[in-house]
Amino acid sequence: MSKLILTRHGYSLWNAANKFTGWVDVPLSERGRAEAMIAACKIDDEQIKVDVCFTSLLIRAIETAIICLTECEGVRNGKIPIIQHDIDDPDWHGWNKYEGNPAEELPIFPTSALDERYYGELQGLNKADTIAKFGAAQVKEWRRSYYTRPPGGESLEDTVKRVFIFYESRIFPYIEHGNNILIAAHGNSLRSLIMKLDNLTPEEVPSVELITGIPVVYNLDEKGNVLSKKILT
Ligand SMILES: O=C(O)[C@@H](CO)OP(=O)(O)O
Repeated sequence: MSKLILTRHGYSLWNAANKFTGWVDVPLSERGRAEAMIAACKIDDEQIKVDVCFTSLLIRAIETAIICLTECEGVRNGKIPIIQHDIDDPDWHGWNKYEGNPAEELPIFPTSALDERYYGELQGLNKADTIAKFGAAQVKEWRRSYYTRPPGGESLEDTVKRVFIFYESRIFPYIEHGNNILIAAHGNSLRSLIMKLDNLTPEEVPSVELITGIPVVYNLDEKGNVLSKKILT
């Protein structure tokens, strides 16, 4: 059995400013760092030992992963978290790649496949101002519909495609081997994964909302079937 922990990054500076963020590389706020520390304690309380971690390329997710894996020694099982930079580029033979002792290390794989949904022309706009300009129904459609793309951006359907491909090819092998996996990512890239794991339809997925810094733990069998799910509120 494998535990898959999905954690939306902690509260960012643009969550605080109520701005569409998408691919803008906004860091965590103080509150976000505190949320990530609390997430680490909650994972530790469940006595989960993480074997491998995946994050997006965006700093708010990477910060969250690092805090989760450094705050409590138990979560990282005494291992040293090490970022592996080459996951999106199999030809990358970095001279700066750290070569240590794999038995003592906990790999963290950052990948663009787990980045937030690209919000196109909405990125940087205040959400309340955007509702005032375009109306609540239009903005809800851009934010939560499965098929509709915000202007110049990705639909959730687009995000689901890249997330699923990555899940099948890079995450699933760890599930087959019974590893515990931490994924620190974003509201919409994680909604994509939850759609798959909870077997949700495009009509059901708009109601899924993830809270910053709250881990969702799935118990999976070696075929990836969901045995149980627990939200660590
Ligand atoms: O702005 C964003 O990138 C996302 C997540 O914060 O917003 P929304 O919840 O509207 O999809």
